[in-house]
Amino acid sequence: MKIAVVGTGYVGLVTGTCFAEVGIDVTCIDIDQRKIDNLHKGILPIYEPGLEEMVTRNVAAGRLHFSTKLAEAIKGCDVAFIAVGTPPGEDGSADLKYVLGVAREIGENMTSYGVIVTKSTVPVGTAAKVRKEIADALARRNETIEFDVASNPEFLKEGAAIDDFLKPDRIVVGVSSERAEEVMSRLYKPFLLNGHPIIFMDIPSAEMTKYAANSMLATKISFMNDIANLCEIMGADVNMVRKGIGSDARIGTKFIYPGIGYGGSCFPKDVKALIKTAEENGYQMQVLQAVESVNEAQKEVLYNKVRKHFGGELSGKKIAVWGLSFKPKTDDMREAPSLVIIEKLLAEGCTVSAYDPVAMEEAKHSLGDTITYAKDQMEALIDADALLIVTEWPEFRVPNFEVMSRLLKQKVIFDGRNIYDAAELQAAGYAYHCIGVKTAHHEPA
Ligand SMILES: NC(=O)C1=CN([C@@H]2O[C@H](COP(=O)(O)OP(=O)(O)OC[C@H]3O[C@@H](n4cnc5c(N)ncnc54)[C@H](O)[C@@H]3O)[C@@H](O)[C@H]2O)C=CC1
Ligand SMILES: O=C(O)[C@H]1O[C@H](OP(=O)(O)OP(=O)(O)OC[C@H]2O[C@@H](n3ccc(=O)[nH]c3=O)[C@H](O)[C@@H]2O)[C@H](O)[C@@H](O)[C@@H]1O
Repeated sequence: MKIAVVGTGYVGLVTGTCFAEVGIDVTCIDIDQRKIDNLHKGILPIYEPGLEEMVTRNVAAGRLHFSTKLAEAIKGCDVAFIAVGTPPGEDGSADLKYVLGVAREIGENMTSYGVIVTKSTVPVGTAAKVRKEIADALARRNETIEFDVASNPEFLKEGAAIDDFLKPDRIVVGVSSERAEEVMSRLYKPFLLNGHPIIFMDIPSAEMTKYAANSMLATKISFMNDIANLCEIMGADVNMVRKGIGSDARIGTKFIYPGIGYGGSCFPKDVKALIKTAEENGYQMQVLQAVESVNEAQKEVLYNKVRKHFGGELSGKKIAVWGLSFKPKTDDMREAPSLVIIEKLLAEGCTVSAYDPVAMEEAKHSLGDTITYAKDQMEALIDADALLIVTEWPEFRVPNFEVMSRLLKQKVIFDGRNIYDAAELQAAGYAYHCIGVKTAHHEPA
């Protein structure tokens, strides 16, 4: 089989590389010439554990190609994935201009039957718009080439993208013809052989499945943050409550970790987009509206703790920040809670010294020279009045608190991801604050 993947970002590059890994001939296409030039030099546009080796291996095997020329690459393809961005528009709805632009370009250049698949997260009804773009382009060419469209939403998580793609809980494929189902079954056969189920359904249901999945996950997070905030008021320990409810198989242990709110390029945009889709069709997604407002407020919880601890007077304080990316094992800074927290600290006259194992360069696009970028996590602590844990990178989990106490000006830690043991830190003489556990706020000396 020969496929094209249009859009070489987190999803497109992982999708193309993983299909090449299972023996498919893949061309990944992007309009960003710099990205493609770098890929030809083995330089990846994103950080994703294990991806660089997999790209190198499959380019060397002659199965994985990169190009900016969609017109050429699409010729003779059995399947073309559209994996370009669907950023939120002004009103929160998904902006489909990139998706529909690619559909049009495919229609203008395809030469034989193929299945055009939306891999991007798109609102219900988008495949019909893709179909129209292609049909109109073929009509303009006076061509009668047959084609099908399909919806194959992606569920990979950044930082675990390869594993999630190659060992999915399920593969969801929306089709509207047996021919398309046959092609997609053939494409995903290697995954089926490894016992990963494909669920075929109608196209609108596949499009909706993606939004419902992300919205359910975001709901779990905001619910747990709501519970954490109440635990703090009531003197309960949310870390114990998490274990207490997660042990119920109906709830499960995943995605019920309280923190400083969810970020990333998708939960925020997809929750907004689903709310908007509903509104446009006369329905109010009341639960999701609450999920969104809880999440916005949660990004201020850690900052409020810092402010309270220092008696409302932050001007001149030096704050160390460990973690900038929106989650560990990625360099992605899109909607990272660190950006909200740092902005508020700077506005109060603090100075910030930050360290992130991977996202420092990416963070500079948003933060510029407004903060100091430490060369390692310990350097960030020098003379700091407090340390904030914002992203729970593995490197931060078992530091040497003794060494840290000699670098910090004050032994104060605000743990935004509840990765430390309160008793251990308090025994070591630290003022320790985390999410969802009532802690004493020392009156400032
Ligand atoms: N990032 C993630 O973890 C996941 C993202 N998704 C969805 O996948 C889609 C893509 O997301 P990302 O990969 O994160 O986006 P991205 O922004 O990382 O990559 C999009 C790529 O498409 C390219 N592009 C834009 N217009 C193009 C065109 N006309 N022709 C060729 N290339 C073009 C851009 O240059 C960019 O490299 C979105 O709809 C997103 O919601 C779905 C699951 C996971
Ligand atoms: O559509 C997408 O882009 C993807 O969005 C998420 O994946 P991702 O955003 O990469 O990362 P997650 O691991 O889901 O974390 C999202 C946010 O939730 C936060 N989170 C996660 C889990 C948790 O228990 N608590 C919590 O606050 C993380 O810190 C992060 O800010 C989904 O998990 C993927 O299934 C989906 O494909």
